[in-house]
Amino acid sequence: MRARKRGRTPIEEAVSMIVEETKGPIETELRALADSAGYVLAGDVRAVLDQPPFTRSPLDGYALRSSDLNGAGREHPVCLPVSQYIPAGIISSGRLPEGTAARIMTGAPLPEGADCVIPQEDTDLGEHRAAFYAFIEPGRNVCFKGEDIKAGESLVFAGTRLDFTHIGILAGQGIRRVEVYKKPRVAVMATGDELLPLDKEPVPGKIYDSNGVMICARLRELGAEADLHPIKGDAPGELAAATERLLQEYPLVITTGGVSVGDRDYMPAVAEMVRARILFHGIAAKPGSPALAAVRNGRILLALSGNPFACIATLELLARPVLAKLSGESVWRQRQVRARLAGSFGKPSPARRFIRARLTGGLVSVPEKGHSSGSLKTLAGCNCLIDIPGGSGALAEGDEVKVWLF
Ligand SMILES: Nc1nc2c(c(=O)[nH]1)N[C@H]1C(S)=C(S)[C@@H](COP(=O)(O)OP(=O)(O)OC[C@H]3O[C@@H](n4cnc5c(N)ncnc54)[C@H](O)[C@@H]3O)O[C@H]1N2
Ligand code: MOO
Repeated sequence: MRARKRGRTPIEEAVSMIVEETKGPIETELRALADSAGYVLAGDVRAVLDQPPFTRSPLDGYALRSSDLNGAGREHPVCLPVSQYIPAGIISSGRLPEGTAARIMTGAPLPEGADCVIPQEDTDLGEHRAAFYAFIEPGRNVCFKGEDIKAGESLVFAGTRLDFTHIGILAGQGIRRVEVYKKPRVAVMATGDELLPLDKEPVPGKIYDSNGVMICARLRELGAEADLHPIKGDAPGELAAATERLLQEYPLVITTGGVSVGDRDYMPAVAEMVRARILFHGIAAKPGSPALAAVRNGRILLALSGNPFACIATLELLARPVLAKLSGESVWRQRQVRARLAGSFGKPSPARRFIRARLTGGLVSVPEKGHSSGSLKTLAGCNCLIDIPGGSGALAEGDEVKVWLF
């Protein structure tokens, strides 16, 4: 158990503090494979079948013995009787008689005795007797049983977040259901007297709660079951009661707003009122520097700053690793890459700073303006944050930067 960190905590340290306090998932469920994208596999899955399950033709053509094609060419075709017709889905009736060919379709099982397939383009397409205009070596144009997957081999490991690739592989095995971890439930609560829910008409001096809705959308994209709770005003008793309730029900509670130094920023006091142990209050980066994390009975309270860009940036930086652990993802690493700046960024960064950007083909471009942490418009189309080290001057076109992908 780590002691509360005083002062501003570097992001990496903050992340490892919260992740260390986060409990992995226990509850699993059996889900239909077709409906399991985005869930994390709870146990290793091994192949139950060879794939392909039989040796088959990858072409429409004729299956035969290569030795029967000796000397075949455009000028000297070899002619053979066609002894079988094998469409896809049908096992040939018997061994291919010596000196004959089987008409075969793509995906059909090779008849026993055949060792290659000649594409129909190199034949006269004869029905009872066919002429072959090329020589084909043994093994050519044959997909061998088990060449892709061998029964018994490990296919997908526990802790993998399933996507369409895994689902395709497992469907090829006839696996109908998979054991996955239940999605982690996350409570989201926006705080602030100025906030309006979307179902209210505009009111002078008030703004709509974009943070709550945006964070829930992102959490769902990241595989969580996110519940948006009613907005709470800046009243410590009410905030504490709501936070207390949420911490009883959810492994992760994310609030936005009221976490800085203002008279009415009550979240630090609320964390204490609900007897949560504060891990850190303040991160050594902008935006979102007032962020606070606390833990109570293994449940995490993450109080993010109210400025919309600050809250979404810190959700990526701080909450994503927590979510990965809650989900049971065994290998999770923030996807960080290096890239060259496509334009410039004029502001110096005395402290570490994260800015919105778009990475395409190794080049990362930054909106010309609209970087304030209260502004969201230019976030549209961005797919990453640029991580600018503290003490940096302005950035110039071509500079190499570190990028954290969304
Ligand atoms: N004297 C100082 N003032 C401030 C400091 C400081 O160090 N000294 N830090 C600034 C920084 S940095 C930030 S970030 C903000 C963060 O303050 P809070 O996290 O307490 O957030 P609020 O004050 O509640 O809100 C900030 C801003 O965002 C708007 N907001 C809040 N919630 C939402 C929402 N759900 N949807 C949309 N917009 C929201 C709110 O109206 C404010 O405009 O503090 C600085 N001040
Ligand atoms: O965290 Mo504030 O958004 O740094 O300006």
